[in-house]
Amino acid sequence: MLRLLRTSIVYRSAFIVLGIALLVGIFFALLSYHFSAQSEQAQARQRMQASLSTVENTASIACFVLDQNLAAELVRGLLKNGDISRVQIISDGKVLAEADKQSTQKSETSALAILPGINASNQLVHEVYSPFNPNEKVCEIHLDPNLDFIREQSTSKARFIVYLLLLQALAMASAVVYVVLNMITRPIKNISDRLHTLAPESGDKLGLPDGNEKDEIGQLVRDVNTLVASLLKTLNEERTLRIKHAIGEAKFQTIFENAETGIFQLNFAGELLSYNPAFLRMFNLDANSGSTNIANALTSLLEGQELRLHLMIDTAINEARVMSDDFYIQLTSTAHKKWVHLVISPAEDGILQGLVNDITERKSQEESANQLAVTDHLTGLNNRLGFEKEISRLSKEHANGNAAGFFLLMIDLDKFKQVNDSHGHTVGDQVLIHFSQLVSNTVRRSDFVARLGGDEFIILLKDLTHLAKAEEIAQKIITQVSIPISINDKLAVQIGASIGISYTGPTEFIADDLLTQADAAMYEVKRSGRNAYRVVHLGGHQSPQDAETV
Ligand SMILES: Nc1nc2c(ncn2[C@@H]2O[C@H](COP(=O)(O)OP(=O)(O)OP(=O)(O)O)[C@@H](O)[C@H]2O)c(=O)[nH]1
Repeated sequence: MLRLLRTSIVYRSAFIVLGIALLVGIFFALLSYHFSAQSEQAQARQRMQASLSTVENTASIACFVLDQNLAAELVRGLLKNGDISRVQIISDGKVLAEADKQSTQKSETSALAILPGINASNQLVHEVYSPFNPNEKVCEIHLDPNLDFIREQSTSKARFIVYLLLLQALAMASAVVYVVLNMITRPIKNISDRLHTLAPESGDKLGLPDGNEKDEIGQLVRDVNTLVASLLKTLNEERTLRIKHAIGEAKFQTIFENAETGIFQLNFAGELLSYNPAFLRMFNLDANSGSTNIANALTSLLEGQELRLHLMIDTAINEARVMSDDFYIQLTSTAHKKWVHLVISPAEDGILQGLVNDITERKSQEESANQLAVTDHLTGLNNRLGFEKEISRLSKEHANGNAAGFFLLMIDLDKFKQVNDSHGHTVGDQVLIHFSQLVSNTVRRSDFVARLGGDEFIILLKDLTHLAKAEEIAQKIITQVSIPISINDKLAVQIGASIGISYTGPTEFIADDLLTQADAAMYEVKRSGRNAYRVVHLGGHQSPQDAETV
C-alpha cells in the first residue's frame, strides 16, 4: 500500500483527496449534527406549542372544574405527540393529572450527553386560564421534551447529511482519480514508456499526446525533444572530438615511438620520468638496464658535465625558456665518444621536457673543420691560428691557476731562401716538411709545435721548468737540422736553425712578452751568426730552474 502511494500519482492523489474529503465531511457532519439538533429542538417546541394550542380550551375547562378524568384524557392525548415525554397538569400546586413515556427518564441523561443543545431545563410550562375569566389562571401544563425522539430525529437528519457528504467525497475522489489518471498520469506514463525505447541517434522523437498538444504536457514533450536533440548534438560532437583526439594521440604515439630524436621528460633533479625508444638507443640503454639506471641516465652519462646540465635545468625553470647545449657521453660499451645536443624546456608544473639528438657526426665534421683551420696544410703542424688558440687556452689555464710553467722556442730556419732560390719551391716545401717531422719527433706528444708561416716555427715545451731540458731540445734540433737533407736521393740541401727561448712560470703569463722576447732572442742569434739558441732572461718573471742566458 505504502509502495503504491510512493510510486503511483493516481493512488497518492486519490488517497489525499479522499482523506481531505473525509476530514471535511466529518467536520461538516458534526457541524450539521449540532445545528440540526438545535433546529430539531426548536421545531419540537413549536410542535409542542401547537399541541398545547389544540388542547387549550379543553384544559381550561378540565382545570376550572377540576375534572381529573378529563385532565387524564388530555394528558394521554398530549403524550401521543412524539416530541413530548412527560405531561403534568398542576392546579393550585396539586397534580391534577400526569403521565410519561416509559423510556424517557432512562435515556434523558444519554440524550443530554449526546445533544449539548438540549437539556432538561427546556421543559415547557404553559399557563391555562379560566374559560370565563381570561385573567384567572386555573392550572399549568408542564411538558417535558422527548429527548430520545428529538435526538433520533436530528441524528437521522445528520446521518443523511453525512452520507451525502461521504458520497460527495467519494464522487470527488473518483473524479480526481479519473482526471489525474487520464489527463496527467497516463500521458506521463506514455511519455516515460516512449522515452525508454527512444533511440535518439536514429533521429527518434517523442510524439505529442493527443489532446495535450497545447498544454503543459505538450510543452514538456517539446522540451524533452529539444533536450534530447541538444544532448545528441553534444554527444556527437564529443564523439567526433574523442575520435580526433584518439587519432591525434595515435599519431603522436607513433611519432614518439619511431622518432630518431630522443624525447623525454625529467624532473627538476634531472631524473627521467618518461622517454622514447630513441632516447634509450642514444644512451645505449634498453629495457633491461634497470629503472634506476635509466632514471639517472642523463646525470650519470654526462659525467663531469652535470654542472652545465643543472645550470640548463635551473635557467629553463627560473626564466621559463628553452635551453640547449652540446654534451659528450663516453659510453662504456663503445670506445668512441658520442656527442649529443640537448634541448630542455619547462613543461607542466615540476616537469621539464626535452629532446636529444646524436650530433657525433656533425661534431666530428666541426672538429675536422676546426682542425683544418688551425692546421698548416703543408706540414700538418698547427698554423698561426692554432698557435694563437693554444696561447689563449694556456692563458685561461694560467688565469685559473691550473697551469705549470712552459718554454717557448721560436725557430727560424737559416738560409732557407737559398734552397728555394737554388732548387725551387718544391724542394723548399720538402725541406719544410722534413724539418716539421724532425721537430715533431724531437718533442713529446703533449708539446705543441706550429709553423707560423714561411720558415718560422714555434714549439711550446709544456709542463717544463728545467731550462737544461729546453736547451737540450733546442740543441738537438740545431744539431739534427744541420745534417744535410736528402731530397729524393738526388739532392742534399743544408740548412740551419736559429732559436730564441723564453719561459713563463705557472702563475704569470704575458703571451705578447713571451713571443716578442723569444723573437728578439732568435734575431739576436741570427745576428750573432745563426744556427744556435739563446734563452731570454725574463726579468721580473719567475725564472726557470738553472736559468741562464746562452
Ligand atoms: N718553399 C717554400 N718557401 C716558402 C714558403 N713560405 C715562405 N717561403 C720562402 O721562405 C723564405 C724565407 O725567407 P728568409 O727567412 O728571409 O730566408 P732565409 O734564407 O732563411 O734567411 P735567414 O732567416 O736570414 O737565414 C722566403 O724566400 C719565402 O719565399 C713555403 O711555404 N714554401
